[in-house]
Amino acid sequence: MSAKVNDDLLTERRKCEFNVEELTNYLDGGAQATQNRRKLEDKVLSTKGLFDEVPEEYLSHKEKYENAVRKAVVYYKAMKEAEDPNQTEQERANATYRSLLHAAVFKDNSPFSLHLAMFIPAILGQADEEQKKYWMKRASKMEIIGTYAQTELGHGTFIRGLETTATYDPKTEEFVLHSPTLTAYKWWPGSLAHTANYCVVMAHLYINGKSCGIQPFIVQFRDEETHQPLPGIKLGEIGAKLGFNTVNNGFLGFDQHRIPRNRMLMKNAQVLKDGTFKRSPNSKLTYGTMVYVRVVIVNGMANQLARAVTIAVRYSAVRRQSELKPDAGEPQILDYVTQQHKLFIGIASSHAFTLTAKWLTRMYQKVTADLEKGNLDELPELHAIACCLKAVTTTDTSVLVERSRTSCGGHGYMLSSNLPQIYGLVTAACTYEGENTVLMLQTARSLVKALEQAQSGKRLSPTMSYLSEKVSSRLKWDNSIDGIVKGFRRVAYGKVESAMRSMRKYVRSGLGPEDAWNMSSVQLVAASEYTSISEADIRQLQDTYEDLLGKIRPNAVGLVDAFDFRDQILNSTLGAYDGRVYERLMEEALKSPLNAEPVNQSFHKYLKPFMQGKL
Ligand SMILES: CCCCCCCCCCCCCCCCCCCCCCC/C=C/C(=O)SCCNC(=O)CCNC(=O)[C@H](O)C(C)(C)COP(=O)(O)OP(=O)(O)OC[C@H]1O[C@@H](n2cnc3c(N)ncnc32)[C@H](O)[C@@H]1OP(=O)(O)O
Ligand SMILES: Cc1cc2nc3c(=O)[nH]c(=O)nc-3n(C[C@H](O)[C@H](O)[C@H](O)COP(=O)(O)OP(=O)(O)OC[C@H]3O[C@@H](n4cnc5c(N)ncnc54)[C@H](O)[C@@H]3O)c2cc1C
Repeated sequence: MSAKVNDDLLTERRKCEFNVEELTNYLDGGAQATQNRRKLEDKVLSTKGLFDEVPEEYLSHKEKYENAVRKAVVYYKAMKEAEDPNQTEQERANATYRSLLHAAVFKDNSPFSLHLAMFIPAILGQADEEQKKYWMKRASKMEIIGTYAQTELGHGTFIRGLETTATYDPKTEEFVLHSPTLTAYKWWPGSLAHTANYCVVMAHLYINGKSCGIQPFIVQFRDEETHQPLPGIKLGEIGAKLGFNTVNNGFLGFDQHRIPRNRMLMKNAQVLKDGTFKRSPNSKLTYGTMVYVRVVIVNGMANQLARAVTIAVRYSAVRRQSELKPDAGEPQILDYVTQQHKLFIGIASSHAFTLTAKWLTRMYQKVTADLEKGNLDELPELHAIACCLKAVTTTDTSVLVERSRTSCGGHGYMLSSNLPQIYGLVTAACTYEGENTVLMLQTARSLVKALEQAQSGKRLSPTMSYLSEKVSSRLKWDNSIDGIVKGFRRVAYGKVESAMRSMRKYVRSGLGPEDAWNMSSVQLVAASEYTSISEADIRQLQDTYEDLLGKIRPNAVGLVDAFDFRDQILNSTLGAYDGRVYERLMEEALKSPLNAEPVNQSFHKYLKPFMQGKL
């Protein structure tokens, strides 16, 4: 018999003014997609061995990893078995697009995530047809487990500064991989420490002493039978982190490690047997895997933010605290307008990021198809947009997830709420796949070029076209959607123009272009990431905004219910559908090993002799 649902949540659900299932269907891409997703979740989550007997927060660092590998094997097999052979690839992608199934199993991400998120995409994007056929067969069947090894102890952002060398030896038709310094060690790649046995390594190619730039190589580093590191390979784990503690991030050093010529992934650039180097049509095609993951991250942020606001809104409907009016009893904290302000932006942002992710994914698919035909025209715009959206969505999601946590008081600080772990997952994305400031400056580089083109009368790409609109600076604001968008465009234009004016001022003062860029870089980041509106308009918009909060209030629980996350996926004492937060907090507390006995052994060993002055 299912547990009784909290009365306040029942009332909230009765108050809701719209059809929750309709919104769920819309988010999934239709009723059939919702059905497919639920069917997949039913199948996978009914698998034995997927869930922890003891909450993983009470395991040691080593036990957490070993337990995660155990679950990853069970989970991956369950996902494979759950695949419906009659479904099209697109239907399968839709079913998993919004599903956070892995979040039900891994609170701190999976030791297989790099295999799926980067190793396979790197093969698909960087291998030639023959290489793709061979390696995809092995990787898709999990006969091998891979990762993506680009970052080094000494370099993460500046790819052209990577120190790992790959020197071609025409006599043996091999590449010699070497880490010339400690800072050249690959450092950070997920699964690298003890899980994977292959990786795509980004290394500096040299032929006859000449630099041929950074190229991708597929490298085996552990024996497939014994899992022992191969000769010339130094391996290890980088240690405990804020999050991602079951991803097994590791380090790898090469000592004159030889690999056959056909292990350089040669879709874009090639090395012939005699050492002839055939250059890529665009050296940045080598960076393609990162562009792909930046696109995936935008959708990932939408899902993780939806999870956090679901937990916080449901808890805010159940939690009663303080006194809004004398003798009126303690109100639901969701009735405080400050609480609505903190949480409703998170609901809206999750929807905005979902729509943005769909748009960006379509752009990525179009540009990738064009690249296959040799048309590279829109690659720079895709790069600039992917940089901006990855940086903006990860920054905003980190802020909004942390705000969801602090909106839940002390119980939001409990690991059993799962809000700290969700924060650990999303805040990492501000750094990986390109640190956000660095990516915003990449976007700024494109914006400045576009404004210069606009000022010389050239046509701009659709996403940059606002830079050529001669919008009057005396634009009258109205708070219609169109008026607000026009206002944002006007201010965005002004930010880019101001940054450019600043750079020109520094150049006139005698600075070189690089120093002028650096001196203006705060403005350049601002031009890429946000726009602000002039004072007079804030008041008008503020009134509208507060009015809107009131309109959303009766639908808040319905809006988060529409995300349709199962309790296992929320994995939270505060966010369960039935709202039994206090019972769940106590149930989880009693699982602490410290509660196994009323007096802990430290009393007899330390406390008692200490308090009796004997220590
Ligand atoms: C998919 C299934 C997933 C299953 C697993 C589920 C996991 C659940 C976990 C939950 C987490 C939350 C949800 C997240 C969503 C899932 C994400 C998957 C999980 C991933 C785990 C983490 C893995 C992390 C991996 C890494 O971090 S890999 C390393 C990343 N490193 C970087 O990004 C380095 C950044 N630096 C750079 O890109 C470059 O150095 C630079 C661009 C900054 C500078 O490059 P460079 O110096 O060479 O170039 P210039 O600045 O001189 O510019 C020259 C011109 O080149 C153009 N350019 C630059 N880059 C590109 C490009 N990429 N494409 C095209 N053009 C490019 C510039 O624009 C310049 O052009 P111009 O001269 O015309 O101006
Ligand atoms: C959880 C996690 C998982 C990861 N997984 C992987 C993986 O699987 N594979 C992999 O290869 N890497 C991985 N990374 C590494 C990640 O890609 C790098 O950390 C990231 O690229 C930043 O590089 P860095 O850490 O060397 O910082 P640096 O490049 O040293 O940058 C440090 C700081 O310097 C400033 N800065 C640097 N350059 C500029 C600039 N041009 N302009 C302005 N400011 C600048 C920024 O403030 C930046 O934060 C992972 C990282 C994390 C946190």
